Amino acid sequence: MSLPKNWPPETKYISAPFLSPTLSKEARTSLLTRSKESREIPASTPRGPSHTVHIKPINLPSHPANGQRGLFANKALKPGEFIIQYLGVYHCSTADPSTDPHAHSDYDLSLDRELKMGIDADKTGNEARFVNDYRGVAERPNAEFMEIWDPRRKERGIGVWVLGTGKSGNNGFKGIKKGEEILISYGKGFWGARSGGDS
Ligand SMILES: C[S@@+](CC[C@H](N)C(=O)[O-])C[C@H]1O[C@@H](n2cnc3c(N)ncnc32)[C@H](O)[C@@H]1O
Repeated sequence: MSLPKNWPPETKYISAPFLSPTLSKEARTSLLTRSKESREIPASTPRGPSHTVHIKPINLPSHPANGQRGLFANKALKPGEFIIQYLGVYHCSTADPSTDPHAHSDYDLSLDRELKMGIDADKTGNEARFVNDYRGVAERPNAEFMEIWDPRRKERGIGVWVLGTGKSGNNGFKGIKKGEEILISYGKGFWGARSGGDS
């Protein structure tokens, strides 16, 4: 399969979720059951490298992720539009974090807290793993993670969506411009866990 431009050679690129043997029976069953809050992604969404976004190295000293990569829009994107599915290893966390390979990942998103099920794109994923947090880059995020329903696989997942109008003080938000960086809010929990505090 072809790889997206600027994809890091040490990371495995996938075009469909990878289901880990650590998924419990309950988690596997739950994956096949659409949740009420989910948004369905278009069945025509192409598999493989995205036409909507591209990965770009960040060479900007003022950017807090300078020297890393980020995700940028290939075209203007409307408020509420689907951008890309977040692919990675679908896994369940183990009770003991010292034996959990996903416990310290910076690319692990929670899919179901009750079932301790997450999607970790640390070593295996797609372009969505390069979405940076808005803090220190812009005044507010322009995108968000939302649960998705994939009608082709009949499976739950997480997608990156353009923020809707009027969300998070984004009144008058007109969407993401071509070339603009896709930025979400990782949440206070992400940064709190990394600073040793809770903010
Ligand atoms: C999911 S990755 C995002 C992609 C990452 N920039 C890369 O090239 O692999 C999360 C990591 O990106 C960096 N990062 C993202 N947004 C940031 C921000 N606003 N300020 C500082 N670091 C950020 C942090 O190192 C964080 O642990």
